[in-house]
Amino acid sequence: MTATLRFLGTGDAMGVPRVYCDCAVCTEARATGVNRRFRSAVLIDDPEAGHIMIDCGPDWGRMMETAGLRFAERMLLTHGHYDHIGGLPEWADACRWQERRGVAYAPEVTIAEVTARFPWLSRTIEFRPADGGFRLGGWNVRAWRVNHGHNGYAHAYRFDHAETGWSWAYCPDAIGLSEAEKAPLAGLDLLVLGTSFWHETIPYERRSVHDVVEALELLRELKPRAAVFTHLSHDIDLTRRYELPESVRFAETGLRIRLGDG
Ligand SMILES: O=c1ccn([C@@H]2O[C@H](COP(=O)(O)O)[C@@H](O)[C@H]2O)c(=O)[nH]1
Repeated sequence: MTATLRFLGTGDAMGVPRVYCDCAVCTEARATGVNRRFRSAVLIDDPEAGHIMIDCGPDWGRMMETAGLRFAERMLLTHGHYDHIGGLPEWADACRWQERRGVAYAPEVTIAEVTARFPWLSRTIEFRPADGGFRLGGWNVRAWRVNHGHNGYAHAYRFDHAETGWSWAYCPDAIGLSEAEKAPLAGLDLLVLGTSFWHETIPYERRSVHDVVEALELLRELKPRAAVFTHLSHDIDLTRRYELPESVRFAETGLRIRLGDG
């Protein structure tokens, strides 16, 4: 059986709709919901490793309800920013009420940030350093630091299947990657990349995530076999048809991708 990647949340740091905003995308998100987006998170459903979520933003509870999920045993964290970890206390409470222990993998620096911010989490969640790489079922997993522009740094994860050789990566929050940061993104079957806006016009020094224009340029360089753009702001309107290469698409809530096809 093949593992599946499910997009539980596909939004940027504010989600869609933005609470203060009456633009057409936010209005559509409120009315019909094509553009309604929780903060970005994915679920790996692997025949050997079980359910593993990547990132745990403040929409965690509603995301789980929407997806019809009752529990997540394991979590991978990309960085310690609110939109990626704000749901950890709720997950920890769910662990506590069920008398189960959650396991969260993260780079040591992220573990330190998270446990400083939420010191009680270690009672119910076991934090495991991801720095040296680790194994999840058949996947060899590595994490590395990526530039996050104005907001410092984040991490990306690469997964290589030991038997099939199939490889994919999750890099939701990055911009202006250096050559060394790009290197682990080479030769992928699938790249999931954060792109908040189509073309973000605020000064570069204030930006923290690739826009679609930059991401398409990066794809021309990295040449993954397929790519999915996530971490989408209210600038992206999924009721529209965008001109994207055939192998590239925007993520939508509930999208499932088989990790091993093709
Ligand atoms: O030190 C920080 C800086 C920012 N945050 C939160 O992270 C996101 C930033 O959004 P991006 O657009 O993905 O860069 C936002 O929710 C900030 O509140 C943080 O937690 N810590």
